[in-house]
Amino acid sequence: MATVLEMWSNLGSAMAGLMFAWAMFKQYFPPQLRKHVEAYVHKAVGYVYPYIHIKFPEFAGQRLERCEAYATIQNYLSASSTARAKRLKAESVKDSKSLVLSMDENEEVVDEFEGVKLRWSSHLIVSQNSPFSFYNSSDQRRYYSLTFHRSHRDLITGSYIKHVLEKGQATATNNRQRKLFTNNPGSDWHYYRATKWSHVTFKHPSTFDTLAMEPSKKREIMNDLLKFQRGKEYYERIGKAWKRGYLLYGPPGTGKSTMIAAMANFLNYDVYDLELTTVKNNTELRNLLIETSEKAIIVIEDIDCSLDLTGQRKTKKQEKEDDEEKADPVKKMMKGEERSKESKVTLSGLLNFIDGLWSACGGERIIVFTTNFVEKLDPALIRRGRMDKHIEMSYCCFESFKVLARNYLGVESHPLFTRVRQLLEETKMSPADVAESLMPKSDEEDKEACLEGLIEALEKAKEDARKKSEEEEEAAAAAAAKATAAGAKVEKEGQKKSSEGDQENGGTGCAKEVK
Ligand SMILES: Nc1ncnc2c1ncn2[C@@H]1O[C@H](COP(=O)(O)OP(=O)(O)OP(=O)(O)O)[C@@H](O)[C@H]1O
Ligand SMILES: [Mg+2]
Repeated sequence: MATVLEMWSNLGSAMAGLMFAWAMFKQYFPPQLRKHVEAYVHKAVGYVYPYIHIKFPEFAGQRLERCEAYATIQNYLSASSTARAKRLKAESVKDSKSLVLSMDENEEVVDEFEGVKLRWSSHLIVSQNSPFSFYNSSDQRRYYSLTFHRSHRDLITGSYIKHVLEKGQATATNNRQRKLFTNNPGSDWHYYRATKWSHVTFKHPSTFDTLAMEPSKKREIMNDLLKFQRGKEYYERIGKAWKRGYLLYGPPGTGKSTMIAAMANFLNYDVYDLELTTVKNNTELRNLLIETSEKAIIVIEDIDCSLDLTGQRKTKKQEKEDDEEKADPVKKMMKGEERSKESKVTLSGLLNFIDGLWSACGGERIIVFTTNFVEKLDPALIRRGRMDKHIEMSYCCFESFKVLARNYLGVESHPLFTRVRQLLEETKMSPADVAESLMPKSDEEDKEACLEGLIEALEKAKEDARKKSEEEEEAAAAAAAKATAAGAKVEKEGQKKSSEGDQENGGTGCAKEVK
């Protein structure tokens, strides 16, 4: 015991001596000379000390932005730390459903790569803030340090670091809780800490498995998405920004929004739901784009309703309103205020958003437009290259029905399927309506009752469609008859007028002649 205490006290005095010598050196040596001495000391240590250290700080740059490498290394180390480090810290991920463990400050773990051993350690430096700081808090800086023998320099700085970053990114993707973002109105950005996007956790359960659609079409879309996701090198080689546009069009309730959720779940991407009507102008639109992350699906729903992208001409109503405003200054002021809130995003601004220079920053982005009226859209907006893939979401076919029956009733086949198939071929019903019929209305309602309910709904839809088309035919026939009658009347009046005119003209002619 006495010897241990003695050793401690000797070590303590040696440390104190060294610190004193260092303080003396700093105080009495002129800075120029000190620099030289320090450089020589480092060189001398380099000869006898064969290890190399690489530091990975948590924050760097003038604005102290969080370094991506630090977070990636943290993810990479979480696996080996869990097994080997003695002190760990836990962070919750995936909506608090699971925990990620990483090594605590001043801990160390040993890693091995191609037979080479290396050491990772985590550090924390705490420094007091400047006395002029508004907040009386201390400044904490974390960093990881990697230590290895200098004989492995090439292996570590080359393949090992690449391996760490790749593995770390893969772990991050798996642990990531995906988010659904929506844009805040431009005026809110001025508030303290206001951001352009606000988000909630993305939890939509839709997958390609539960999406009712023709299987071949579904497979084609999935393959297209996979090709895009794995296409980093391909896009680089052909010199194209790593992004892809999808246009989903079709009647209401055919699964356009459901498809977007399935895409996000399939690719593990965040979703940015862009409300174009609250974007003030093209600059704001570009700023929103810059703030989106990689691995994102940017969605503009009902693009035909979002903006007047078809042209700038005024309607008769607008012209009348303009005249009224000119006459009434109060009305003019109120209208002016209203208009200042309206979006001034133009078609060219939107085109720039999709494939201008700024759209290439980030990469790995999918842009999706949805519409019920594809024919209303400006062709420039949806040409291939901008909207690379056009997907029509159509009324429920038998294949789609089978998916819905499996989802909602857990039924793969049933004798009533034959009747459903026949009716689906004869009438149009959206998957949303089919799904609604397949949902049990009470606890007692069984699968058969649900299928019978669907058949009833399909028969009613067929009957309604037949009546509607009959009414339309009758209306068309009535309109045609009216038009014929009106034409005959006009012709008759025309003939009458021309005969009267002939008589009159004859008289005048005579009179002229008399003149
Ligand atoms: N193809 C589909 N597969 C599975 N469920 C679907 C499908 N289409 C519609 N549904 C069901 O109907 C509901 C409405 O569908 P969704 O919102 O995706 O339609 P939409 O095409 O986006 O309609 P809108 O044009 O009105 O926006 C969904 O919540 C989903 O339950
Ligand atoms: Mg929708």
